[in-house]
Amino acid sequence: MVEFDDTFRRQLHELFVWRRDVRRFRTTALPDGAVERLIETACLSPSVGLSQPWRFVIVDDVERRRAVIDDFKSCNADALNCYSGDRAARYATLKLSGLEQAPAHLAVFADKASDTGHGLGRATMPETTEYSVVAGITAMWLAARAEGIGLGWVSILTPDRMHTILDVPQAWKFIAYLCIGYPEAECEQPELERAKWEHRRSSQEFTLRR
Ligand SMILES: Cc1cc2c(cc1C)N(C[C@H](O)[C@H](O)[C@H](O)COP(=O)(O)O)c1[nH]c(=O)[nH]c(=O)c1N2
Repeated sequence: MVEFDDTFRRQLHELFVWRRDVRRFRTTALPDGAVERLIETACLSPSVGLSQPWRFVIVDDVERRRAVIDDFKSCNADALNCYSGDRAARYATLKLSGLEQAPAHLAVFADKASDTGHGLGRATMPETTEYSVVAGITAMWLAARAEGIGLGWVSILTPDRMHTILDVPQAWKFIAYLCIGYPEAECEQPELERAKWEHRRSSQEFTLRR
């Protein structure tokens, strides 16, 4: 039986506080096996019915990376067009991906066709497959930060394009495209807060009692 002491709990809290969505990466390569180790950690996460629906694609190929970057640029331009006035001007200044600099790219999918777990917990809520994959990504996000590695989630992408670019089965639902590498800087505040796009609110604002 493993026990965790107060020092560990304090450090774990610091890990939560200092985990960031990273868009500004150093181009320094990660050590061999670093991404595979993060994937191993993700695979320790809870999943509905122990279905382990996460599917990972390490994207090394330069042409495929370029195609992802092109899709991001196109989606980001479309997103900008959805805003007007000051909000549009502010959106235009945001850096919303580290795709060009990050030394590692990892796409994450949920396998909707897998029978692993025998459907337990999914009959009334099939979306728990996707929730399980997100649980894995969160674990990976924290594990990366504990090693001084930054992770940035890019969702300004077209899911169908990701299927085509990465040539994966249609039953895999696109969940996330992750940029992974050493961050340019560590920060206690979310980048979107520093850019005055949005601010972190107190947990009481999200909590009801019934
Ligand atoms: C599902 C999902 C999807 C995205 C994100 C997150 C999540 C959970 N985030 C990161 C997001 O902006 C960030 O988590 C918040 O701004 C809070 O900042 P910290 O993660 O605390 O640094 C994100 N960031 C970004 O720059 N481009 C993106 O496309 C996305 N997409």
